[in-house]
Amino acid sequence: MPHHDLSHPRLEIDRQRAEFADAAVEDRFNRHHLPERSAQLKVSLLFCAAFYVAFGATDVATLGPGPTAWAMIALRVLVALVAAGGCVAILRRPESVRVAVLAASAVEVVGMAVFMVLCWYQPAATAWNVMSQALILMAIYINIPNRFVYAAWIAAGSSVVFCAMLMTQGFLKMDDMVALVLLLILGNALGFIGARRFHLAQREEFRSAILLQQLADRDPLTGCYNRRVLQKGLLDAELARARRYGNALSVILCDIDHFKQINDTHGHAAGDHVLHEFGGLLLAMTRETVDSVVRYGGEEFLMVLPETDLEGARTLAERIRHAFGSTGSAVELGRFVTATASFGIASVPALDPDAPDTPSVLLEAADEQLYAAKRGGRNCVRGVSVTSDRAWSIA
Ligand SMILES: Nc1nc2c(ncn2[C@@H]2O[C@H](COP(=O)(O)OP(=O)(O)OP(=O)(O)O)[C@@H](O)[C@H]2O)c(=O)[nH]1
Repeated sequence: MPHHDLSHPRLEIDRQRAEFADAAVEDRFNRHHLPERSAQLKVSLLFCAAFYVAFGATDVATLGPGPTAWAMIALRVLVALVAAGGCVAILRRPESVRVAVLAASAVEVVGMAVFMVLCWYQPAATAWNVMSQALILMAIYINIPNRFVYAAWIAAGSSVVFCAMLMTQGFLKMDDMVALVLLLILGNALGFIGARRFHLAQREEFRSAILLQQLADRDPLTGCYNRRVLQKGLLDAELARARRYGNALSVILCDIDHFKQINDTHGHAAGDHVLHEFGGLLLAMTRETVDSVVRYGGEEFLMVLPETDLEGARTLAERIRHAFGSTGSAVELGRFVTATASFGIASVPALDPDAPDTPSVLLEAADEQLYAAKRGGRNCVRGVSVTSDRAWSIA
């Protein structure tokens, strides 16, 4: 669980598109909802297929059995086939948001195109067809899960084509035409408002869940993760990943030196400020979306650095040590406190067949190194390479 992911400004919702403004967040939202959305989509597609074919009975009733009616039924079967094809595609690629969107859009576009042809050949049933169009509009906006913008374009676009077609046919009187246009505008407006409200509400709920999770996972003073994240298996997961792909993995335990003295000399608030600055420095100097920084204890922090060997971790620790020791923290106007920190590193080398399989081995080794750094005079870095049954210090 790398740090910085999904910080507040990225959770902005683009209210016009009814989607998250950040494509990565929208993608995460879609992936989260995909199983439920695909299940709903499959039911909607089968529902469309069944109703399109069932309404073939009206073609035969209106046109009488004959080649035109059979051609109409063939077109209805085409819609059913597109819907069934969509279901098969979703079953074969259940992890793909794109396939779900394509399946929904395809059945909406083909369904609407076929509906226009059916209406063109059955001018006598225009009143019924207008009612059907209004119901299909609702299905597009509300029942068939799709991107809101796509649904809106398909519904509004097909309504315009439908009106243009009826005007070209010229079977409707002016008063019926006005009623028809108003009915379709009403259908689109109701569908648009309802669908937009639903899409926005779903995203607001998702945003609240993420913000709540951030509150639960982060330490409010420093913005770093709290120990709950470790308990949830952060290090176990990174270690398993390193072992699976043969990658290096390092952890750095670091601790502010003589922190008690800072509290005692400058007060608890000044101590808090130094902690805040130190946590911010660790977050700023590690890789966004790759590394994780955890407040491990009072003034002790743990950095988890995937794909980083001992040398890389040592370079980073030295850089942080230097940056922290050379800049003071402004604890109040004009008053600076300078502090140093000590660092203990434990690393699993790349392609190590003896890599430990439990995080406790890494954490104990890093703790020993931190202790060695404190004993060695503080403001320094100590590190070790760790395998399952042995550890040797090289730094
Ligand atoms: N201001 C502040 N102090 C804290 C916080 N959490 C822990 N502390 C204090 O941090 C101090 C840690 O002191 P020690 O464990 O003795 O370590 P140290 O003084 O840093 O000495 P060395 O680690 O050996 O260099 C304690 O006095 C804690 O009360 C906090 O959130 N804010």
